[in-house]
Amino acid sequence: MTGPTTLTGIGSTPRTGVGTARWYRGGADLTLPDRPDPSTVDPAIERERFEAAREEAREAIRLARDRAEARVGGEEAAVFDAHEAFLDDPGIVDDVEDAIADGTPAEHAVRDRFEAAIGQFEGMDGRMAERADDLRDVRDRLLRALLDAPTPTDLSTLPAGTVLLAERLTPSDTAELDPAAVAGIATVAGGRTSHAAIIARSLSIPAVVGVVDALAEVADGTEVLVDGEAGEVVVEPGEKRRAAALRKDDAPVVPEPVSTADGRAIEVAANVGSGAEVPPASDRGADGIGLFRSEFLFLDRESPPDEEEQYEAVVAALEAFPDDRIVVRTLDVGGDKQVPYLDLPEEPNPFLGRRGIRLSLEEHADLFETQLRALLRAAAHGRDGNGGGGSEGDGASDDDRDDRGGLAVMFPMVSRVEEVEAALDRVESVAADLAAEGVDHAVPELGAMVETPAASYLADALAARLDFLSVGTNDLAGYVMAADRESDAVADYHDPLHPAVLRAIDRTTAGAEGTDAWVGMCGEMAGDPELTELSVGFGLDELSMSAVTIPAVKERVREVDSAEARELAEAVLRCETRAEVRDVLGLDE
Ligand SMILES: C=C(OP(=O)(O)O)C(=O)O
Repeated sequence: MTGPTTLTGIGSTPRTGVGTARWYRGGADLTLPDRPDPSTVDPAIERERFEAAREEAREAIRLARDRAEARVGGEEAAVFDAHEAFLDDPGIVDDVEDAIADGTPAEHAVRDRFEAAIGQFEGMDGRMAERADDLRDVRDRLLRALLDAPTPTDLSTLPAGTVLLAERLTPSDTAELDPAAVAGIATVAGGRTSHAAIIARSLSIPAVVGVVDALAEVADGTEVLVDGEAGEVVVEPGEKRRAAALRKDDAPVVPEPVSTADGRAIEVAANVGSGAEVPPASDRGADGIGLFRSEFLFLDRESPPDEEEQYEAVVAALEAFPDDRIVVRTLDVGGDKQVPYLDLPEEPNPFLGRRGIRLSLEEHADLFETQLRALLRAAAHGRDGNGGGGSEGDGASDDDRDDRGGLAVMFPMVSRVEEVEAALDRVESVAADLAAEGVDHAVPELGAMVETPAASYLADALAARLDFLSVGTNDLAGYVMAADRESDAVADYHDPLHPAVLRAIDRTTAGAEGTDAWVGMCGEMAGDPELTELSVGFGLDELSMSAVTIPAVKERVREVDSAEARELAEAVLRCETRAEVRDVLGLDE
């Protein structure tokens, strides 16, 4: 195959790597000798051979477990406990021993029994089907011991810059890999939730699985790019694609929360626009979800989702981030987001019309109530069932890092204090209804998006009533600069680095100062590592962005000194033109 050629699969570890292809064919040949006549087989000897093979496999599994635990942690390494359990599973051991008693050599008895179990798992759906890989792994260990076959290629010593190609990888194979040497993995078989894929993610090795399309034709030695975000394998990618892919992916994933060099904690969270984006966000080291755009549940369908569907989607996100905060934005439609079945009013200028909280409080109060019921029920799943603070809607929040888990709910397009008060009343009345019905619920942290100049001017009043504010720079830049974010003709105006927008951001954090409310930013500006120091300088507590930029932003947060960051923010706030801002920040025009 000569490139560039793009093969598609399932993105598994959402990182990108480039290197030299090397096929892994699964190690030693495990072809069995022909099955002998049963009368020539001594069951006592075969039983002993089987026992010895089990012990050898057990030792190897424990070794693999220890190695995996040292590299990827106990949770992922626990798959090897399951492997060891297969060695003692009476449903397998008894059947193998019965076959041996009937004159079957140990290796044939093992293969037959495992093939049957693998076939059963393969016949199931999704994750259960992926457990077949675990059985293959254990089977191969037993067969290697019985056939005295050499251990497979030592995957722990692959040369740096290897892109490993394989029909499939077992969890044991994957746990061997050295993430410093392996630039990527692409397999023909496998799913995102197979244990091999989970271990690859824990090792942060870029990976694409399920590349059924022509991967076999990629020759050893070819340059290959693995884009685990897009789910693509690019053969001979060329300089341009390679440079672009690596630029967005040269920071290591930092799974734990980060602080500035002088110790100021900054949460780095993810923006998600669909349930499918939640697991990759966690893989990129997100400290929770800072913007869960709930409108995705309402788009591309003919009627709104019911309470149960919304509840389940939010609980799934909470479960993916058990220790972190999930900020769900209530329905933000209108403007550029049209939903045909809602019959939104026709307006000459929808961006300045009935949008976000305006619709929720009036035309679609029914939808708002259903959404709040789902959210308050889901909040009972947050840590201690109270969303980590503000359980009585009293505006109080505890920004102690150890207490930041649970659900938070924010209202979009706020421009008046009265809207916040009305929304808080609705929350209170939904909580009272749920209590009267005896339904388990809790009041989450409550906040507002700051995306209108009005909200920025009123930040002190909003912060006094709420647990948090989150600056939406995409809309804020549009409204401050009177420039449609969708229009190329005014793209130059729609710039978060315009001094007017920056002053609106600063006014927001300054307004919240002295209250208990924390302030985050969830517009695109938050995800630009070149602007991280400035964001810290504005006093933001949380930055939420597309998952792909989380590692780079976390890396940058750790380098920033907050006093210097404040000086930078002050210098920027003295600027009068966008060119001056760029100059102070050392950015090209
Ligand atoms: C994050 C924002 O919201 P949206 O979903 O409209 O981009 C924003 O406006 O900055």
